[in-house]
Amino acid sequence: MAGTDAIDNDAQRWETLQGKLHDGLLRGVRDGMGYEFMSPVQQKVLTELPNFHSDCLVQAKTGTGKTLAFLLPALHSLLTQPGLQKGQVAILILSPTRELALQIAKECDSVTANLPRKLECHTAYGGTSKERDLNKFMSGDPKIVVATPGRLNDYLSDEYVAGKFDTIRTLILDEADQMLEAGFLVAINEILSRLPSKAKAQWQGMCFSATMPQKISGVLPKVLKQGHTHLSTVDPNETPTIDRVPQHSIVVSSAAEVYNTLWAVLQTEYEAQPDNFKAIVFGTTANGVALMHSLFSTLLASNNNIKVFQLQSRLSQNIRTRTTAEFKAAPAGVMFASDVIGRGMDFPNVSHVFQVGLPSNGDQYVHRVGRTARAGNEGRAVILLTERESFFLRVNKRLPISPYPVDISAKAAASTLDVIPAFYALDEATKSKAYQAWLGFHKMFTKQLQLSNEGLVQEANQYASAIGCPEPPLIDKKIVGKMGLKGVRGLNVGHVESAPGGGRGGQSSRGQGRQGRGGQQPNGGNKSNGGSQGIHDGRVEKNGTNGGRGRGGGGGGRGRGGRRGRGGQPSA
Ligand SMILES: Nc1ncnc2c1ncn2[C@@H]1O[C@H](COP(=O)(O)OP(=O)(O)OP(=O)(O)O)[C@@H](O)[C@H]1O
Repeated sequence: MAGTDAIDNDAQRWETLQGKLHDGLLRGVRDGMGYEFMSPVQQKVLTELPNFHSDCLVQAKTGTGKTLAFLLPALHSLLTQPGLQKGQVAILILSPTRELALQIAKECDSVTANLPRKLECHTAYGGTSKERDLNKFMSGDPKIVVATPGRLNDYLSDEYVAGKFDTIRTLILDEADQMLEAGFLVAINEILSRLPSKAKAQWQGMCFSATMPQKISGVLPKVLKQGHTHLSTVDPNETPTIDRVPQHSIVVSSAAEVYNTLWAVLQTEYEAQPDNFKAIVFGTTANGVALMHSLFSTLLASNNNIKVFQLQSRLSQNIRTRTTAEFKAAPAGVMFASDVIGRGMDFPNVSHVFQVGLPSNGDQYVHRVGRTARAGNEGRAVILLTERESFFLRVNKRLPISPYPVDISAKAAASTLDVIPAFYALDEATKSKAYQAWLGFHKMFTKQLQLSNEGLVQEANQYASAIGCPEPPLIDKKIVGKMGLKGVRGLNVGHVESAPGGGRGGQSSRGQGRQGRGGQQPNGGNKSNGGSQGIHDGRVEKNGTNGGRGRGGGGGGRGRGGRRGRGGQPSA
């Protein structure tokens, strides 16, 4: 790490742990991974933890090496206290997303690569064949399991499989604050009830995150024993964003101004740093991300230097995994993404993070910004909000966000000349799903946005018009009901059927007219199970083998895995 945040003047070399940390692991870090110094969080954990088997709650900024900080003590204990039977798991690591689970497992494989005997690390997450994964798990000898909660519960629901966790020694919650929040709580409680109890089995509990609310869920005592060690490299009075990331906001008058302004700011930032421009643009819903991806694939098509990517939960797991690997390796490019990569993901050399629309809360904002300026690198961040959404900035005054330093309004106005025709060229299905997702998502924030249901629909219809829909797209009346928008004027309500065979694509667009206006539904291609994908996309990786679809219902409710901001308030 080159930067100051990760390595400071007091940084210790890994050699100083000789005799304390298992030799094979030290070789793995130094020779295998090529790291010279410990990062502050690694140093703190490895030198201040009473012993490597102690329970701990650890907070450190994003991108400062927490993964190794939890892997090393747990692996050290495993290697120095042998005696586990074949097939028995020693270390269980829980991660909120599939991509992060895979990344942690890779880091584990790297650090154990220099050991004389291979340590098997198994990943268990949804979206892949459960049968194949279970066969692999049962026939191998995985000592480490990295899992998302839903798939792990699938495993543990079989008593025979659960028996493999009988002598577990360490349980790690990465992104612990999120794992102990409402969206994951049921799954985590279920897991804890299926593992040997902490009191009896005395396994070690470790909780890591960049953000830690004052009060974490009551489940914590089931994971960490009383008197556990609390380590932090974050000053309690500062925000846990990386200091060297300039963070700016742009507030536009309405949803109609968002995409042309985004295009203007992307160009502005690219022009300022055309070499190795590697950006992530976060959107609020999976379908909204798909729309941005389609739009900017067109707009950026003429620029061969900029490859365009997308990651969101409606893509198949194969595509998600492949895209993750490609974007990790890419020297430059623009990734449109939902919160499936909002936390923990380490894409090397991301130069910019853009956030379009509301993050679920201030902490999620921090984690998203943390995708840049990792491992000591530089980075920039911009959040783009509408006037109504700008309450986020007022509510989260502690965040070091200042207005964008350049007036880009003229450039944004000029950008409409590119954006409008590009939207007209996009297929109706993509726009229609994005519209529905927009509506479902913003419905959850009507109070903060100071909108009545009528006002919300009016804004949504302006959005539809801005993305090139000649009329508001048709929405299935069941979804309208789930969103709590039954009878609201201005919606184009109809009956949308699934394709034969249960697919999502086909539908019989028998529009039943605009609510209160009696207009005809204009376009085909709506999908039946739309909705807003829960609240934000990708927060909870339930067990699904379905790539995470359909969690949010119509978007009017909270979705099984979704959450509002803490205490039921978004972004508060
Ligand atoms: N001691 C080290 N020296 C150099 N690079 C390191 C060191 N430790 C970790 N790294 C690298 O720093 C990057 C960030 O590490 P990691 O992903 O563990 O961060 P994190 O703190 O878990 O981030 P987040 O809060 O986003 O989850 C990775 O690319 C990792 O390989």
